[in-house]
Amino acid sequence: MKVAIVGAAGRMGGRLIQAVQETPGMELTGAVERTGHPQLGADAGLLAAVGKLGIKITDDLVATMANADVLIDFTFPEVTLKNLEICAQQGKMVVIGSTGFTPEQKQQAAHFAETIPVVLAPNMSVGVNACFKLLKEAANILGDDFDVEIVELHHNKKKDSPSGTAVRMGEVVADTLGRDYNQVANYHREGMCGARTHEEIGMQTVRGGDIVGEHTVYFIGMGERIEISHRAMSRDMFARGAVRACQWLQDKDPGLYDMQDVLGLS
Ligand SMILES: NC(=O)C1=CN([C@@H]2O[C@H](COP(=O)(O)OP(=O)(O)OC[C@H]3O[C@@H](n4cnc5c(N)ncnc54)[C@H](OP(=O)(O)O)[C@@H]3O)[C@@H](O)[C@H]2O)C=CC1
Ligand SMILES: O=C(O)C1=N[C@H](C(=O)O)C[C@H](O)C1
Repeated sequence: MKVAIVGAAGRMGGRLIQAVQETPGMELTGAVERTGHPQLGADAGLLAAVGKLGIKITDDLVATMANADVLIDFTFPEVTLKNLEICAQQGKMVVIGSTGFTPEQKQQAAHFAETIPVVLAPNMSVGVNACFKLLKEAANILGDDFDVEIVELHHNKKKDSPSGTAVRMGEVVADTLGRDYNQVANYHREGMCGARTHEEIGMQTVRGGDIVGEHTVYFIGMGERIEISHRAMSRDMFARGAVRACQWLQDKDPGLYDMQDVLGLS
């Protein structure tokens, strides 16, 4: 399977190049960055510290996809949507890790996925996807008697807040409890803002240093508290998850899929 990676010089880019190289049956055929990026022309393998691969970083996605079966995109929603359009025109599969999509942008992604198979997931790790299932179970058992608060921690370069994973965790709990996440999410408490409402789901964001990604959902009752936590210790399992999603997509019909589908958890 021929794989191209966009955002190749980014934090996830190097991990993705390595994961593709390590996977039997997968071949890196293209590595793309933005126009003007200082690493254009550099060898993708050297950039990812896996040894020279003879694949130069380019800003030409159209030409790159002519020699690829699937694109892995860990960039930003605006960039991803433009890339999706190119892949839809060429009939290529796409695995998207970018986060921070607005509801309108998600709709646009779904539109492009009408003609090509696409996996779009805020977190590609097996552990976080298992947490989504555990959260559903916990919310089902605990019902409305426990207050729900979510705290996420990430590195100081992360651009979107809260993380896509934290938002998905909030959506899973809200859906299970029959609430509308967009109505009950509370991102901000300051001053005399009053006591928390029973329905709200508090979302707190911490940014600093090199934290890869940590998420905790608190179910807080009277006299007891349950915490469901996930800590990422490296970015490698996100990359391995993305490669697994590429393999899974191979025989799929056009449509917008999630990592829960890839892992058989949906
Ligand atoms: N789903 C998952 O499992 C995970 C998702 N993520 C998400 O992936 C995304 C990327 O994260 P991360 O790797 O840390 O971010 P980085 O900023 O390190 O990487 C993004 C890369 O994309 C490049 N880029 C920007 N614009 C373009 C363009 N038009 N064409 C091609 N490349 C472009 C950036 O270049 P430049 O820096 O010069 O702008 C940068 O090299 C984020 O949305 C993050 O939340 C991250 C980890 C796991
Ligand atoms: O930007 C990151 O680094 C990460 N982003 C994803 C998110 O927003 O959920 C996943 C992971 O936590 C790392």
